[in-house]
Amino acid sequence: MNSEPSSITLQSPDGASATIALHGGHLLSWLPAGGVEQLYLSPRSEYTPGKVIRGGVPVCFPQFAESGPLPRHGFARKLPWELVSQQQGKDDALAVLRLRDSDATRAIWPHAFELELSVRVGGRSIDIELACENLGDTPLQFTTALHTYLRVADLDAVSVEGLAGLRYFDAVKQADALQRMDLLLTGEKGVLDLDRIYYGVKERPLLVTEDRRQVVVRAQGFDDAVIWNPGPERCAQLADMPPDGWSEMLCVEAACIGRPIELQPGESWVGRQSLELA
Ligand SMILES: O=P(O)(O)OC[C@H]1O[C@H](O)[C@H](O)[C@@H](O)[C@@H]1O
Repeated sequence: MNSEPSSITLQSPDGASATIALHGGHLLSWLPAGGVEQLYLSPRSEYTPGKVIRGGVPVCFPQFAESGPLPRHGFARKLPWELVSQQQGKDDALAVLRLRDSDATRAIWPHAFELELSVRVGGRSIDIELACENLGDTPLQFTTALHTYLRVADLDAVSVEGLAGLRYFDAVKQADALQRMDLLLTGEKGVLDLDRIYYGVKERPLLVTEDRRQVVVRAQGFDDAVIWNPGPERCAQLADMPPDGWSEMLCVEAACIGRPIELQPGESWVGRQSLELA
């Protein structure tokens, strides 16, 4: 099976729209009012239950990457979510999706929880909000990310401002480093392999610029940011990516990794990533 998953489309009166798959609570598409597609979605993506969609905005929960004993990036992106509500406002459209613990999640992560993903689209921006409530009677801990794949026309012309002065973990070199300047992807073509966790980004806006297009990425509630591009060699090993797919995307992820979130019984956490086409 490789068909489109069951999905909903949000349509704002001003023409902005977003599509969300119930499989994974996964944002697949974002079109700002009067603009073109801003998210990368691999044409070779699989939409099979239990598999992950390559592109859009995967929800990594309750574990980022391989930072713990759970499957890579946790389980939320592989499970069916439930649509709670969908409505159109005067100048936006909003949907809320929910994922609760089940026998399958409790088998590998023994916690009662409720995750809510709210997506609001309108004008030139989209807000993606993830909330987690601990419904159990013991504390729970998680790491998480909104793993946003931005679409770019040519990665070679892209820069990311806002990271200078921050410490990061370079997952390719397996070493800590300091980001001295803005991140320029120019000239990296052919040798690129970028996988970095920037700590303590918090609410600093990140400006992703490609020629005259600029996307401003803002986060609240997420301490860290991940910048990922597999580059040509790693991309060639990804069965769900075309060989040159890496040159059309850049992941700019809002994440909580360095300091896992701990929730006492009844407590909640909320994190938001907002994207705005400047
Ligand atoms: O292939 P996936 O499981 O979707 O992971 C894709 C990527 O996600 C994050 O950005 C990690 O930092 C990378 O190390 C990982 O390769």
